[in-house]
Amino acid sequence: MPVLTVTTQAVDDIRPLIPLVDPRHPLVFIRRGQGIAGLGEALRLEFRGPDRMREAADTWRRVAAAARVTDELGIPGTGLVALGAFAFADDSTATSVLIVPSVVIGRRDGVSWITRVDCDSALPAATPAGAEFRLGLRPGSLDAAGYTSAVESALQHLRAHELSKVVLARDLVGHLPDGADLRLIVAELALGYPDCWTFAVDGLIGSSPETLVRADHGTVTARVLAGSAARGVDALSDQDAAARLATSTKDLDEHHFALESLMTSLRPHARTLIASELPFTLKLPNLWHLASDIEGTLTDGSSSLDLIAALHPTAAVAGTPTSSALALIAELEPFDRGRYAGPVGWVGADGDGEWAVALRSAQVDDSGDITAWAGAGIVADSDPEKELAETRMKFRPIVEAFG
Ligand SMILES: C=C(O[C@H]1C=CC=C(C(=O)O)[C@@H]1O)C(=O)O
Repeated sequence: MPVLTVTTQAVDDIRPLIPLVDPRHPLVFIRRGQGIAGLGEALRLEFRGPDRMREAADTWRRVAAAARVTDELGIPGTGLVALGAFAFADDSTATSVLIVPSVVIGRRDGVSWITRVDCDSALPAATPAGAEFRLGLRPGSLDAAGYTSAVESALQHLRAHELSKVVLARDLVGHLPDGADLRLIVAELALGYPDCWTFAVDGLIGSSPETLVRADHGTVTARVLAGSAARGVDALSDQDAAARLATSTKDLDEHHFALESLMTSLRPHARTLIASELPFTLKLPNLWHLASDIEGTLTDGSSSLDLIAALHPTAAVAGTPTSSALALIAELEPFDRGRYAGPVGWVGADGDGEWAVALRSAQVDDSGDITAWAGAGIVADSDPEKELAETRMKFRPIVEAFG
């Protein structure tokens, strides 16, 4: 086991964080200007297969126990941290990673800090942004017509009561120009979607509105999203869209499945789990969502990595029941989801951490190949054309950031 020497020190207010990171391999997890950004890799742990998250949880406990940490702040994100991204499927070819950056810079509640791991680097300086670039993303292995026909096939299974919900995604592809500065994409997402988690971990870049789980000193929280509607074109039609979403049986059903799956998986680890009685409408620049916030007290000392292992995949990204939904996804989606819809976030030495569901995201490979994904929850009374339109809205953050 490596013995990492980790030192956190407070520094003068640093903002923004994004210009400080590597242009081609940005490491970022931020929301509303707060969070962590990293440079370099002091340690990289890779995992694969059905036990990838449990193995990560066990390995991380050992890494953290061996580390020599000096942390004068002791707030979420200081001390030893790893940023991570996990594959969606057990049989994915995508590796799941935990990366301990050599240098972490962070900002939370007006406090800024630098953490150095096995090094004594100076505070990183902002480097000038690269040239603007624009690229179009085109259909990948499932185009619009393929998607609606996959939804039609799913409807046959749903109407035969083989399952209650399945989340089907489609893909877009493109190629990054040589020398492109990915911080431009990250900054655009962070500015456009300030209330979402903007992340960049090992080439997985996106802005997710969904908190899979957050563990902080014994308190566990989550935000479940499922059920979506287009924003209106003016104030009145926008309010109308939100009101229709909040009363749509189809969307409330879709949401109910997602909330229940999360509560059922969390119950063995927490007590006094509280969710609002009815979902609320969450306004994003590109759409409305039905959302529920959940809070409870951890009872079994689970780390945030143990919790993502217990919770993934929720019905917001797979369906209900989980095993039938995963089988149907494997049958109808002609691609590997990679890390799309998997957990992305960070974990600290004590196991606390914040993990989002990697939605509204794209994977940029070292070759420059880009794949983006977006999906929609399908229930028995879904309309294939409307689900296709929903995936278009969900692609908007990524398509507009690259385009
Ligand atoms: C699967 C996605 O969104 C999920 C999260 C929120 C709302 C959803 C929906 O209304 O279908 C999806 O369950 C995606 O963005 O690719």
